[in-house]
Amino acid sequence: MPSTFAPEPPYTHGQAERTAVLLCNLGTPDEPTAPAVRRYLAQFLGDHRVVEIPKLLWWPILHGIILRTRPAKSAAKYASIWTPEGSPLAHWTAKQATLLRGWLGEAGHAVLVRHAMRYGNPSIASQLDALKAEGATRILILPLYPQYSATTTASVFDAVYTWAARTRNVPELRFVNHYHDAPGYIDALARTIETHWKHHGQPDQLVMSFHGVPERTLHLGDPYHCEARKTGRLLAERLGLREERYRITFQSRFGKAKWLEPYTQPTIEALGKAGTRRVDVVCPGFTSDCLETLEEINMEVREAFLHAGGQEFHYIPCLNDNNHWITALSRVAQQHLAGWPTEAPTAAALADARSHAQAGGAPAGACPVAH
Ligand SMILES: C=CC1=C(C)c2cc3[nH]c(cc4nc(cc5[nH]c(cc1n2)c(C)c5CCC(=O)O)C(CCC(=O)O)=C4C)c(C)c3C=C
Ligand SMILES: [Fe+2]
Ligand SMILES: [Fe+2]
Repeated sequence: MPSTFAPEPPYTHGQAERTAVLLCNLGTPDEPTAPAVRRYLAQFLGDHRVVEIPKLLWWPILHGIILRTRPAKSAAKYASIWTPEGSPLAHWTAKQATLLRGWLGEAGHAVLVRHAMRYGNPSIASQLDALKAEGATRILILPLYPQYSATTTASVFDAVYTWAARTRNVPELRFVNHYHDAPGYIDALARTIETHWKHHGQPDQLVMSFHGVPERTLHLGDPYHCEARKTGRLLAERLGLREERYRITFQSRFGKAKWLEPYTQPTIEALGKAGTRRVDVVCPGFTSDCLETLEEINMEVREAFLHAGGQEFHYIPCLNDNNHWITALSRVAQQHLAGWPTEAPTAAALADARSHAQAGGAPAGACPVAH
């Protein structure tokens, strides 16, 4: 009878056990074209964590209307922010993994670090397969979402569980739910803003804009709203801003349902109409610049503010490859790695792992565990 599990390489043979971190982000289309955006949106909006409408009702809307109309419009927006390195989200996420690898590989430590995308490439399953092939027997799943939401964080976890369910020799797994109040993360955000203000002076209003989610998810127990507001409050406290100097808003509404309020664009338009001269916008929930920050905020919302009578609009970039942010991320990782060996394998461990493959009378290379 054929096995339901794919054959796995006897990956521990000739290798010592390794600890790994998998940074997970949302994902992005492979190209700024309608077919590539359609493939991406089909996977994204077909995820029941993202759109909680029963499949029987949602599928005809998604495949009959949304995936026929939205990809071309979204592709044009993606084209407006695309860089020679590709999608900004993909570029920054890959760079964060490279920089974190430097941090976690220092002083005799040898933690493997990779990145994966929940939708699109490189997929979570392909990166978990690759880590296993490199000898990872302990994997920390670290979503690049500081605030927990079932729509994002839990969906990453779903993809990991799905991979584990088809894997025979499952590594030890740990999951980071959130770090919305981690001092290093708040400090990195504050320093980015302070650096901007050092060069450009302070605004009349600082708007902290977070991605929205449907309001009903808050009533159903999703902590995202509270975590986003707490990040905002801690950031304001760290900056020494009094309440009248900042707002916490929610952007990127999708569909007709009520989402978390206040909405970013109407709030900023109202500020412009009320005579607010300068608004600065920062997006603390996005750890990488992406379509929602570079196009929606820095293009659409900027234009709406200036059109409403505002004079100056400053967009403050996301944490991206900021040194303080990578330090904060490494602290979050280290806290969750506690108790797991992270040292580089010793020569003795490597020799032991190599010799066991020939030992014990089993077919050469067949035994998965040193004995
Ligand atoms: C930061 C956290 C995010 C949450 C929470 C989130 C929820 C959420 N998003 C949609 C629908 C769309 N989001 C889109 C883009 C997008 N969303 C996030 C992050 C969160 N989304 C990011 C980082 C991005 C940008 C990706 C990039 O390639 O740069 C899009 C696609 C773009 C478009 O066609 O407009 C959609 C659609 C829902 C429905 C939702 C919660 C229910
Ligand atoms: Fe989104
Ligand atoms: Fe709340």
